[in-house]
This record gives sequence, structure tokens and C-alpha cells, in this order.
Amino acid sequence: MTAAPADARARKRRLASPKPLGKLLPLLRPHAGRLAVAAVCLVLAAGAGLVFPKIVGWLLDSAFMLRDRGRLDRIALALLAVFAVQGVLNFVQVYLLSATAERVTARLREELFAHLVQLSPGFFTERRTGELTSRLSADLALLQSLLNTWISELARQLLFLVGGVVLLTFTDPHLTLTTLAVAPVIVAAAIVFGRMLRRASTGVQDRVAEATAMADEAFSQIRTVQSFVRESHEVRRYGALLGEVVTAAVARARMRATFFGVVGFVAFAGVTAVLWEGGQRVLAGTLTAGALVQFLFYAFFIAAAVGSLASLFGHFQEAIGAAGRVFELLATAPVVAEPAAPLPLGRVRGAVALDGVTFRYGPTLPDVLHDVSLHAAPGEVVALVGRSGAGKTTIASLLPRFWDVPAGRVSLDGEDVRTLSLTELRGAIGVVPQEPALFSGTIRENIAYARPDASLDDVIAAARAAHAHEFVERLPNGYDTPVGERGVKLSGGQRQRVAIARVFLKDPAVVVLDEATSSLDSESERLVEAALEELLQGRTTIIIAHRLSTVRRADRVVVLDHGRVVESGSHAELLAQDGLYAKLYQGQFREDEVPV
Ligand SMILES: Nc1ncnc2c1ncn2[C@@H]1O[C@H](COP(=O)(O)OP(=O)(O)OP(=O)(O)O)[C@@H](O)[C@H]1O
Repeated sequence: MTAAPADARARKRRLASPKPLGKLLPLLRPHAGRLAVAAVCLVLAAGAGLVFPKIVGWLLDSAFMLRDRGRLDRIALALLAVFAVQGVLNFVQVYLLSATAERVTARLREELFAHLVQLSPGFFTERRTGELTSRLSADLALLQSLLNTWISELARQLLFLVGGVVLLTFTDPHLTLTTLAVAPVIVAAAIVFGRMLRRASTGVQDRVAEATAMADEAFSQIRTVQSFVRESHEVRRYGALLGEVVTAAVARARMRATFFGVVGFVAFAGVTAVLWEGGQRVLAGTLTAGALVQFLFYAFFIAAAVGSLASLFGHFQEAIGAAGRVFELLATAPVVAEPAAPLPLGRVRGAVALDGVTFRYGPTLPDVLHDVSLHAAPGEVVALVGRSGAGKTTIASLLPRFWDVPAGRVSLDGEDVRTLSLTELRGAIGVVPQEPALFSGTIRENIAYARPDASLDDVIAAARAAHAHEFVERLPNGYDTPVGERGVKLSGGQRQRVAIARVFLKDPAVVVLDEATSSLDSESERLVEAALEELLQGRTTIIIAHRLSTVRRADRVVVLDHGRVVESGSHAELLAQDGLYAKLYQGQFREDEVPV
């Protein structure tokens, strides 16, 4: 239990360091030209802003004293010109920065997405998908604000601060000191509140991610939610999480409000001190009214700049937190890595083997496979059977190398799967999951998922082989019919046949099939059976079998128990052995038998 607080401390330290923001620099490099133009515009616009008090001071001291109307007109026109130029400069700068920020954020989002989709399935069992989507949206939105507003605001306010102080010092060094007397208080407040804000903001972002994850889960499990009539429970759960978001956000708002109150008061107290001290000198005749007004303007600029910088400090802390989380995700190394120099696979024959494989899902978890050896010759159909939790799905997911084995060897055509390129290995293996989920899109797009360049004829041929063509043809838009999110607009049997058609189009040498446990109506069942029958022709097949017809068809049945191979042989041989298989047969298969 000592590790957790240490982790938390490390996390806090890591978030406090601005290093994560530095990682944005390489992304900005391609936009250097645009950023340079924006920076020049920003400096010039700030300069124009700084000229304004000078002109007003001049106006008061010369035009008014001399009662010169012409001079007033000229000064007003000059001011208009200054503001017009400033307007144009602001436009260019805001436009360039926003466009760059949009591009950079989109690029980073894409990079993060590209990184996440190639991480091993194990990563997604540890992290909730809703949390990841929240990182992609909320944290990147913070970084976008950083790029298009906060950085330019920081530069602008720094220019106002430095420019203001320099110009003040030229006018009256003593009054400058009075103005700056309050600065240490503001800086101290910024540091204290900034830290608190960063922590509070991380809390808010984490709570938002949790609430998003929960909603995401409820939507994806909507049938379960509704069939158990748990809608109000889910609403309460979501409400409770939103309550936490509100509590955390209100705490952050309280901090921000206190900060603004304190900093506002201190800054204007400084301005008041300047007014009081300067006013006395105007009365004494050692300072002109124009110089005092000019001075007050600069004092306002400085106060506003210090205040803005202080609040920007808080925003930067939030952005550091967001960048930290984003780059931490980007740095997650895939557990299953592409070999440095993959062996070329050539034409795949389809010999599949596990030799002495021991496997566990995590270093602290118990072994779920113990010294498993299993061989399938090219074209052979091997059925895996065993009680629930025996390790069948685990074996099936080791072949496409979704996980690596700590002991033993998994091979394709005699080559260790760890030595092959993931693209070639996975290209050689077709997987039909137990409950195939399709992508929202059309039937054609779903079948062509394995080969997006496939022609309609190829898609139809695959659908025919999978006995899906007949039902697709009867749909209102045929192959262009949208299937709905995850294929919800199709029946279970239709989804299965589309998933089988997809594998036909891929035409792999090895098929890994997790047979559906849920029973379909007999017509649908017959069609799926027929489709599978065709799919297995000439391919090495590993089937997680749940049906008697499947085990009968298999060349070999491998019986697993608690992660060990306990029996192996044909259906008839195993029945004759009267061991675990015979027992399973009595209990599992007989009732599942379907009329063919
Ligand atoms: N992602 C995972 N993380 C940790 N343990 C897991 C994970 N997936 C499966 N297990 C564990 O591994 C063991 C084998 O599971 P597996 O899914 O391979 O069994 P199975 O024989 O396919 O079961 P079923 O027929 O019910 O699908 C089980 O004890 C299970 O709890």
C-alpha cells in the first residue's frame, strides 16, 4: 500500500513541471512561419496599445492647455489610425493562431488515437473507453485553449507589463516603485492559487472522465440496462458522478473567485496609491495633470497585466496537467511490440502450434494456461471444448498475438509469432468472434472492412459464400443499407453471417472461430452452419465449440480443464474414453444439438 501514495506524489510532481508542454514544440515546428507572423503582429499591436496613454497625456498637456482645437482633431485622427492598425494586427494574429491551434490539436488528437488503437487489448481491459474518449476531447480542448489563447495572452500581457514599466520609469521612477510595490503580493497569490487551481482542475477533469465513461458504458449496454429496468439506477449513478463534477468545479470556481477578488483589490489598491501620491505632486505643481493621467493609464495596464498573468498561471497549470495526461497516454508502450526485423512470412500454409505455453493476464494474476501444447496441421479443424473459464478464449487470442506468452511458444508455419510482422501475422488469421460487432456504416463497408479496396463483385461473392447475399438483397438499399451502431439493425444470425463474409473476403489461411452460445432460430442457425462449413474448407481452423455438430465435424477435439489439455482425439474416441469430454457431452452438447 506504500506504492500508491508514492505514485500520487510522483504524479503531483510530474504535473507541476512544465516539461509536458515542451512536448508540444515539435508539433508547432511545421507552423513556425505562421507563428512568427502572428508574433510580429502581437508585438506591434501591443506596441500600439502602449502608445495610447502617451497620446492622451500629450492631448491633456498640449491641446487642452493651449485650447488648440486643430491639435485635438489631429490627435483624435491619429488615435483612430492607431486603433485601426491595431485592429488589423489583432485580426491577423488571432486568425493565424486559431488556425494553427486547430491544426495542431487535430494532429495531436489523431496521433493519440493512432497510438491508442495499436495498443494491446490488455490496455483496454484496464482503462475504460469512456475515460479515453474524454481524454481525447476534454484534455485536448484545454491544450487547444492554451495554443490559441493562453500563450498569446501571456505574451501580450508580458509586453504590457514590461513596456508599461519601462515607459513608467521614463516618466517618473518614484511612482513606478509605488506601482510595483503590490507586485510581490500578486505574484505570491498567483503561485499559491495556481497550485491549488491545478490540483482542483485535475480533479474536475478526472471526474468528467469518470462521468463520460459511465454514460458510455450505459449506452453500450442499453439492452441490459432496460431489460433489468435499471434506467433510474443508471440515471442516479450518472447524477451522483455529475454531482462530484459540480462539487469539484464549484470548489475550483470558489478558488478562482477568491483569487480574482484578492488580486483585483491588491492591483487597484496600487493604482489608488499612485493616484494619491501623484495627485499630491500635481497639487504641489511638480507633475502635470497630463503626466499623471498617462501614468495612471500605465499603472492600470500594469495592474491588469499582472492580474491576467496571475490567472494565466492558473490556466497554464491546468494545461500542464492536460498535456501530462495526454503525453502519458502517448508514452504507453504497446505490450505486444512489432519485432525490430520481422521475418518474412511468404505464402502461409497455416500450421498453427502452441508448445508448452503457460500464460497469465498480468504479472500478479494467476496462471490461466499451464504447459499447453496444441498443434493444428494446415487445413485441420481443431475444436476446443471445456468448461467455462477453462482457457479456450485465451488460447484463441494468443494466435493473433493479442498477448505474448511468458513461457512456451506460439507459432505459425513453424515461426514464433513474436518474430513475424503483426500485419502479416494478423493478415493470415481470420477471427469470427462469438458476438460479432459491426461498425456503423453500410453492409458493404462492413464486409469490405478487411479489404477496403474490394470491388462490389468481391463483396457479393464473399456474402454469397457466407449465405448472407439473400438477406442483403432483400434489404431496402441492399449492400448500401446502414447497419446502425455496432450492427444493431441486423439480427444476431445476420450479423454473424456478415462477420463470416468479412473473413471470406480476407481469405486467411487460419480461422479462429468463437462459436455463438446463444441459439438462433433454426433457419438462421442452418444458414450460419452452412456459412461456417464453407469457411472451414481448406483452412486451418480453431473453433471454440459449443455445438455437437461442430465437434463432430472437427478433425480433432482438444479438451481443456483449468488451463490444461486433459484429452485430445476425435469425438467418437473421446466419448469412448469416458472422461471429461464424455461428461461435458452429457451436460453441454446434447441439449444444444440442433436439427440440421
Ligand atoms: N482480460 C483478462 N484479465 C484477467 N483474467 C482474464 C482475462 N480474460 C480471461 N481471464 C481469466 O482467464 C481464465 C480463462 O478465461 P477464458 O476466457 O479463456 O475461458 P473460456 O474457456 O473461454 O471460458 P468461456 O467458455 O466462459 O468463454 C478465466 O479464469 C478468466 O477469469
